[in-house]
Formats: sequence, structure tokens, C-alpha cells
Amino acid sequence: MTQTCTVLHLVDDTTAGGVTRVIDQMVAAAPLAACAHQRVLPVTRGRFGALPKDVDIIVSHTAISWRTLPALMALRATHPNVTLIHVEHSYTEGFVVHNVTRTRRFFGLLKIAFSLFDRVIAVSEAQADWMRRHELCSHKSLTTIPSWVDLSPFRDLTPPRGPIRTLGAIGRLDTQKGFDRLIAAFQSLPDPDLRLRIIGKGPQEKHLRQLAGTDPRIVFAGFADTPTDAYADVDAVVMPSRWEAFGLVATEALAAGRPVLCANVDGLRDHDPFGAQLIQGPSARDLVLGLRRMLDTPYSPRPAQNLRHREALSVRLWQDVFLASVADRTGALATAAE
Ligand SMILES: Nc1nc2c(ncn2[C@@H]2O[C@H](COP(=O)(O)OP(=O)(O)O[C@H]3O[C@H](CO)[C@@H](O)[C@H](O)[C@@H]3O)[C@@H](O)[C@H]2O)c(=O)[nH]1
Ligand SMILES: O=P(O)(O)OC[C@H]1O[C@](O)(CO)[C@@H](O)[C@@H]1O
Repeated sequence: MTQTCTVLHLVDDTTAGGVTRVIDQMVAAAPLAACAHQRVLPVTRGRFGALPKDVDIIVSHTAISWRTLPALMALRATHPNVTLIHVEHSYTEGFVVHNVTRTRRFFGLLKIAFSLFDRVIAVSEAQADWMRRHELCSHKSLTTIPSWVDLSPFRDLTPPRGPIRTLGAIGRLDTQKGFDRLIAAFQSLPDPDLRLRIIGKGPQEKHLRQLAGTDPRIVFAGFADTPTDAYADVDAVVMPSRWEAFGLVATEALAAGRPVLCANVDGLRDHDPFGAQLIQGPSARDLVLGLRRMLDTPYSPRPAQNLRHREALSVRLWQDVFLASVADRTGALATAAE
């Protein structure tokens, strides 16, 4: 296939997290490189400045807010003939529960912002369901494409043997990730041989260290040099997130043959068919019961093939979106010329 379109990815968060990893993966994926010439442009939040002119598709991975809305409106107004795609990496049902006081106003913001784009990408089925339920964008413009990264380095890790000894909490140390809840639940488990390894950095670190107190079983390992390093020293992964659009950590852990225990929220539910265990409910007791159940149950991983299919599906869906955008645009130009 020859490259048929030029794609510009706009990103306003270049910290080493999920969004950066997903964009790097899109640019690196051979099937996408074969149909699209992709470039990444870091922009200031809410101020995109002058953008390159020679692009067919702009994919915005930027955060939507009332403050950034004027920049999104300007983007639409100045690019009437460019296909604009928005990938929603942040907002979910769980986000609203924990952060939004005036829900109708917030949904109004999302409806206006999404309507500026030709296509809105939900990064999980659960997030797409939420968008549909609240009619945040037209059904026609919504496509679900699970976030994905190259899982082969995780598959190469030696799977843990024997009972679970070290639990891992991997990700930004931020309220979103719920590691504060995990520390409290972990402290109720009496086994002196258990370990909780917290890997990552972020604004909640000081608070988490205070919660951990002098418990010698809890280790703060800092930010791992590579994502794969984060999994090497843990037997299982716990994701007690308050909200999570998708949760790359769950797929990485499953690829690494580690059992994963996830909160029953948002995109984390999408990992259930691939072998993740869901915590039954939202309470602290539910988390303790989930931990106990994981520690007591022998783990049998699902066939690796399932995750491979999901990766291949994401690549194919992005390919379809790029090719369909070009076809739509060519059709529109032909109609305009008649
Ligand atoms: N090198 C390194 N990488 C780390 C570390 N901790 C976490 N990471 C990597 O950082 C990424 C975190 O991704 P997510 O778990 O998906 O969370 P996020 O940064 O909050 O990402 C957002 O966008 C994602 C993509 O759509 C979503 O999946 C996610 O839910 C969230 O909305 C993973 O690939 C993980 O391996 C570390 O200590 N070191
Ligand atoms: O002011 P409201 O309606 O409670 O919405 C708050 C939410 O809106 C946002 O500012 C997004 O615009 C979030 O960061 C914030 O948590």
C-alpha cells in the first residue's frame, strides 16, 4: 500500500505516560506507516499556534476544557477541508463521578467540543457506551479503538512461578490511580512475606509515603527506566483506579503473564474478557476481598492470541479511519467541483 495521506498528531501532554506511548506506537506501526505519513506536534495547552498546512488529517490527543475550547474552535474554523479527529484519552463516567460538580454544564462542554470534530475516538468500549448513553457525540462520528502499545517486550518477561509474593502498583502517583486505597487495603493483609511495590512518580507520592508509614513490606521503587522493567520484579498487578479511559498497564501486565486485579470502572472493564479480574464493588472492603481472592486463586492465563487479536484490531481500525477520511474528502472535493 502506498502512503495516501498526511496525518498530524497534536499532543499537549508529553510526559512519559499512556498518551505519549500510544502516539509513539501509532507512528511506529508498519501498517499505519504504509498508508499514512504521520508527524507529531507538541502544542501548548489551549494555544496551538500556526500549524503545518500540508496535512489531510489532524488527530487531536489534547485535553478538552472551557479554557481550551476557543483553540479547538479556531482549529475547526481554520481547517474546513481537513479531517479533524479527536481521541478522548481522559474523560469517562468515573472521571465525572470524582471531579465534576455541574454535570450538565460539563456534558455541554463535551458536546460542543466533540461536534467540532469529524470523528471522535473512544479508547474503550466502556467509554464509548458512556458517550452514547449521554449523547455526547453523534453515533455516526463515534468509533471505538482500544489504545495499544507493542506488547512483545512484555511477552518476553519470565512469567512468575509459585504463589504471588509481590504485588505491583504501576503508573502515575496521582489520585486517579487509587494507590492510596491500595495501601490501606494491603495493610489489612497480615502476611509478613507479602510485598507491595509502587512503581512510578507523581504528585501523590508524599501522601502515599505517609500512608505507607513504617510498613517495611511497602516499597517505593520510583520511575522505572523502561516500562518492561516495571513488571520484571512483580508477581501480580493491581489497578484500583477511580477512573481510567483504557488502562494500558492492564494489557502490559496480561502480556507479561502477571495476574491483574482491576477496579470495576470505565475502560478497565474492557480487560475482563482478556483475563483481568474485576473488583466486585467500589468499597474498601471490596478491594480487600479482591486482593484475598487473587492471592488465594491459582492463576491461569488466557491464550496470548486474544491480546494479539486486539492489537491487530486497533491497527486495522486506525487504518480504516485514515483511509475512510481520505475517501470522504476526495468525494466531497469531487462533489464541490461538479
Ligand atoms: N518507563 C516507565 N513507564 C511507566 C512507569 N509507570 C508506568 N509506565 C507506563 O506508562 C503507561 C501508563 O499508561 P496508562 O496506564 O494507560 O495510564 P495513563 O498514563 O493515565 O494514560 C491515559 O491514556 C491512556 C491511553 O489512551 C489510557 O489507557 C489511560 O486509561 C489514561 O487515560 C504504561 O504504558 C506504563 O507501562 C514507570 O515507572 N516507568
Ligand atoms: O466546573 P464543573 O462543571 O464541576 O467541571 C469541572 C471539570 O471540568 C474540567 O475543568 C474540564 O473542563 C475538569 O478539569 C474539571 O474537573
